[in-house]
Amino acid sequence: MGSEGKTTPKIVRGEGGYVLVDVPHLIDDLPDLPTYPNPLQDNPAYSVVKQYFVDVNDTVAQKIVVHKSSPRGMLFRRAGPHQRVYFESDEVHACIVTCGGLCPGLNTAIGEIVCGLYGMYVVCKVLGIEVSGYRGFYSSNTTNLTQKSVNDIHKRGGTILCTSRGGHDTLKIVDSIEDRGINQVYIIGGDGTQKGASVIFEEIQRRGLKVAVASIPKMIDNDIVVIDQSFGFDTAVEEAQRAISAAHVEAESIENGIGVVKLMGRYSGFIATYATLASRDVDCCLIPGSPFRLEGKGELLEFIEKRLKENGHMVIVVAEGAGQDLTVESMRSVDHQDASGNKLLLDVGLWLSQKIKDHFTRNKKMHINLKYIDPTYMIRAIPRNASDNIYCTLLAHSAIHGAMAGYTGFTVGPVNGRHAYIPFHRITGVQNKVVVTETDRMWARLLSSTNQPSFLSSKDVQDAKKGATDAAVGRGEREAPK
Ligand SMILES: Nc1ncnc2c1ncn2[C@@H]1O[C@H](COP(=O)(O)OP(=O)(O)OP(=O)(O)O)[C@@H](O)[C@H]1O
Ligand SMILES: O=P(O)(O)OC[C@H]1O[C@](O)(CO)[C@@H](O)[C@@H]1O
Ligand SMILES: [Mg+2]
Repeated sequence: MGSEGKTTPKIVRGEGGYVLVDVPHLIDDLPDLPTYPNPLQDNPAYSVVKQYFVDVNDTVAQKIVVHKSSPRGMLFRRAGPHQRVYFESDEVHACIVTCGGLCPGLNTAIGEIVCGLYGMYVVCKVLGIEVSGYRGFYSSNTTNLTQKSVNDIHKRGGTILCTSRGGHDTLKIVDSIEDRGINQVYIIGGDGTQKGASVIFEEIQRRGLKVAVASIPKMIDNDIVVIDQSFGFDTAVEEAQRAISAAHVEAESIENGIGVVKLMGRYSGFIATYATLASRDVDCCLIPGSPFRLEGKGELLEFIEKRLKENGHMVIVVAEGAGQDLTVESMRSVDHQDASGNKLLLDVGLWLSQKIKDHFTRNKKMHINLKYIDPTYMIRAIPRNASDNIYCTLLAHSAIHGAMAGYTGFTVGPVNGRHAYIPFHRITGVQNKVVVTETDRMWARLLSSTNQPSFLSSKDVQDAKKGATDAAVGRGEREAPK
């Protein structure tokens, strides 16, 4: 596995607090590259739009709520088609790779890169890196992707290219890119994948190759900073509703029924938070950013007892990364990792269910009926919903326009609703989390909707505030405290 990217940030400063966090361009290292008119100007669908091309100086603001005296925040380069492109259509040899865990919408993203390259830029060489993920670069399994071969893949879950963890060997990957004559690399994957993409880009830059590296961020947990939301998240929240509904039906159909649902979210609790808010059937939601304890006054077990007495049933949603401090304590786990070096978490849902059962068996006050539902893989293996389908199309198009315009070493995504190109260093190494204190009001809405206690001690509040500050600094919304 390579190390994280170390590219020097490309910051452009101007008047009135203008700070553009720009992305690299092929001409940074290859200044004499020729340009060509964008073929879209002759495309019957696009040429009718008066202002279809973005202006080279268009930027997107990361911060849209500003105070009189606060910094204006950072800007990112606006994504979209440019008047001039740095590749001739028949020169392009693109490849697509998918890495990390599954996520609804992967196949749409693949299909739309293929169709966008063929349809908008009249490209005819697109290679799929198969079997799988990064290690697929140095195996012989590749497939030619055509509009016909990706025709209806958007209706399927998973990824037609397969995916994997681990196996990132930067030099071997870039050798393979060079040997195959690939000059546009489209990488779809999560935080680990983005780090991998960053080091691939740096090696390509070091070798002085005319190869654009564009990535599409895929985080089902939505734990990516800067961009508004990651693809597949909407679908995941929708699917999570079905599990929550089932838990609710089971719980309310039996005396003192408890439904426990575990949802994905290693470091963040976005799926759990949004699914809870959307369903309105949940009595208690537990996420990584909001610590809780089982025993003691005002703690979880006491709350469960209280809610059962009031309502006769209850539903608990727990994000997979919640309460890991407690599970580790009681399960005396060893620190296991997956092939990519991600920490393997203990099953908090199973652990919590057992703890609740033990508690009620022990104190004999109440007989409970607990049903544990773990829909985690079902949620990420399904096909994307309608809005994620359109979203993936836009992401794919933004990536293609950027690569054709010569930008490289970037990821794409909406920032306050407008698609932007974001350099890898801005999104790797820092995670987006549900902020339980301070400015983000979503968690407060959740507490008010479920009417659950916050379970936070004053130390937890302090830690959460520090976490919120660190996250805001990471997102570039605030300066680091002195
Ligand atoms: N620091 C790194 N440098 C180079 N490659 C990396 C790095 N971290 C991870 N990778 C590679 O990126 C690929 C995907 O990483 P990982 O398995 O962590 O999934 P991910 O992209 O984070 O997706 P998700 O978290 O959504 O499952 C793997 O092939 C892994 O080897
Ligand atoms: O079992 P796998 O494929 O390693 O993936 C599990 C992990 O992938 C994710 O879905 C995405 O990071 C996590 O929520 C989960 O812990
Ligand atoms: Mg990851």
